[in-house]
Amino acid sequence: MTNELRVGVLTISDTASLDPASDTSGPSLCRLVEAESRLIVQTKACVPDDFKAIQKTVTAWCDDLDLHLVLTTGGTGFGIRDCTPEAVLPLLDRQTPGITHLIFAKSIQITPFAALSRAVSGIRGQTLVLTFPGSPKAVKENFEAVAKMLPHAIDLARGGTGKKVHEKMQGGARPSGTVSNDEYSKSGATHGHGHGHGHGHGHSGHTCFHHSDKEARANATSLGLGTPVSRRLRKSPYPLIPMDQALASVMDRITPLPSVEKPVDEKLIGAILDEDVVAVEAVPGYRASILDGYAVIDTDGPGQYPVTAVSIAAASSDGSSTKLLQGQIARITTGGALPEGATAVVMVEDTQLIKSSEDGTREEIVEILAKVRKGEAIREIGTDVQVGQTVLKKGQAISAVGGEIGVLASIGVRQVRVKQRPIVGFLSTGNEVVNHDNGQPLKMGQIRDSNRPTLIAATKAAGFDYLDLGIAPDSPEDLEAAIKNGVEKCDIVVTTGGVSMGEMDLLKPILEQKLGATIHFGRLMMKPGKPTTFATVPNPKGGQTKLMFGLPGNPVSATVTFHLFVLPALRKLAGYEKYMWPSIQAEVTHDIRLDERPEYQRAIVSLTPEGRIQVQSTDKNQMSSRMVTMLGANSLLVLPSRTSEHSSVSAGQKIECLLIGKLA
Ligand SMILES: Nc1nc2c(c(=O)[nH]1)N[C@H]1C(S)=C(S)[C@@H](COP(=O)(O)OP(=O)(O)OC[C@H]3O[C@@H](n4cnc5c(N)ncnc54)[C@H](O)[C@@H]3O)O[C@H]1N2
Ligand code: MOO
Ligand SMILES: [Mg+2]
Repeated sequence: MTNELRVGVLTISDTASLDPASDTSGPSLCRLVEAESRLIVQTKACVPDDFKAIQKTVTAWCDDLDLHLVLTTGGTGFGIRDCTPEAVLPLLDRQTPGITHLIFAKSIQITPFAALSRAVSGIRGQTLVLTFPGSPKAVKENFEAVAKMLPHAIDLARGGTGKKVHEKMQGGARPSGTVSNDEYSKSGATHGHGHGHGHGHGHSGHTCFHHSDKEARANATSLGLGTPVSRRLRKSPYPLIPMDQALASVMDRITPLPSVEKPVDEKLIGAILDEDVVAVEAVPGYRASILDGYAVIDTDGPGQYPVTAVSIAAASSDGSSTKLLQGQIARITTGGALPEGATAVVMVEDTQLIKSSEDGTREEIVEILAKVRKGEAIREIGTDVQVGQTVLKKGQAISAVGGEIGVLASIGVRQVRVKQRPIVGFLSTGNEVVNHDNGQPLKMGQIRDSNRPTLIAATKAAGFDYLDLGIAPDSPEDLEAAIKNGVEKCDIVVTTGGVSMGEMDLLKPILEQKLGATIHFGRLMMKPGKPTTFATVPNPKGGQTKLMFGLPGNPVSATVTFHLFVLPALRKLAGYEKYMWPSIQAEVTHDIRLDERPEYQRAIVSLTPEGRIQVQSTDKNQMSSRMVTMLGANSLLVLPSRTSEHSSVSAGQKIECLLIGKLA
């Protein structure tokens, strides 16, 4: 456990869920939480007074995010829609009536109306869950009643002994059982300085913040904005979360976009059908010859026959076909409509000319040399596609190979209902970043923007639409405006840069403090891409909340995390059923030293002449700035983190690879 205690704040209100600006209790609870030294708001949300919506959020926060504390506000009263206690109670493994009573006891001293709250509290898994009433005043009183004991309660809920706090309580000046707020805060500070460790190296238990950290958090509530650099947080408040949790956090928040009617043309490539397509036309629509030769009546057999008709593949001028009688044959070309009565076609190679017209333009008598069976060389109506046949199924992708567009075209389908394609916007950030094609020599400290061209190219190749949002300098106003613009116009906004710990890394505080976004994760236990950030951002124009990925600035980190998160997210949004990369096991050709973080090395998967699948890293030096490590890569080699038992993988071992490109 790190020192931070991660809190989720859930506003439960029909009104606030329709108009987030009307929510005052949620933001005020967030401020109260952030003012406490160890508590940080990791996530916040607003749901209506809806039993299922409440349960879904609380369950996800406890089980998936493994938050230390979930605080809800609203829905605890006697109102007809109030159902917070009913929704939360069945989720709790154990109730904590002492906490509930303490809150009541304190509130009732302030107002007898506190008796009208039906609040509950308890523990689900290792998460403490408290439900508060909906008014900002009640929220403040309730929270303050328990604030100082929360770290201790959470520690106990997580299996800690709470020994130090108990010792303090017994040795302290106050009677046991009632510990004042300042007693608790003092005990926190004492423990912190009593430890020999530095900051934040994962030792569990009690507070070990220096005073300046506490002030900085209370002041800035996050990284960066408005905080003097000397008082910035020196540790990231975002927990390092594992990849599987991060991927689930992204994918669980994506539902495919609605469907639209689109014309059948090459712009459909990559689209996902949202309807079954049933043929209303047969292919072929008439009995057609599959050879150039003569239409015959098969029972006539070999012999000399007059050529009484000609059927060249073309529309018949009057819509009718000629008629063939016994003892007659008709000249026909491949695709020509069979004369009525014809039962087979003999290819021209199996015939010889007996007599032609004087000018040579007409064949009059031809000898049939071969015997043919009934139906030979004829495509009957509907041989390829029959009327009523389901040719394409809902959920099927329109491939770039061409088959789907070809089939649709062949049966005369002009419009199909497909899932709307998402649009992704790309914004590079950083004062040092200049357009790659800027003809000027670089000034000291400048760097060419390689991220936008790379990500745009990969997006285009994957068949998605994009918007180039340009480069934003590291100024809060520019970044806020550029992200707002992206959120208004795109389904997903991807930024690169500005997500780590530098004083110019402003993205996270802007998202949280200016754009009302919820950051679902801000750091990942992986390499390259540790500070990768994922948030949902309200659309300033209303409507659908948008997804936003704050990818790291380092070009390889940006590219790898784009492939790991953004392309699968785009595919899911576009309606693909299989949206994750295919994974295969391949033999590594060389020894690899493992990193302390799970690592995604850029690699080339190939087939040996004997048919074995092998993989080789593109380069030994896989630093996240070295774009050259992406050269020729068709896969990401998924390496586990180093352990005391396993510090390397050896040549010949089979390792998982994600196939992000074509096999070499
Ligand atoms: N104190 C810490 N510092 C850093 C940490 C950390 O945990 N603690 N994490 C490191 C890791 S890991 C990464 S990855 C980077 C991520 O940095 P940011 O996302 O904040 O990105 P910037 O600081 O803006 O830029 C990093 C690097 O990339 C270059 N860059 C930025 N944009 C582009 C672009 N469009 N094209 C080409 N190159 C770009 C930029 O000039 C920097 O060199 O943070 C570490 N720091
Ligand atoms: O995680 Mo960072 O991407 O290693 O350089
Ligand atoms: Mg940075």
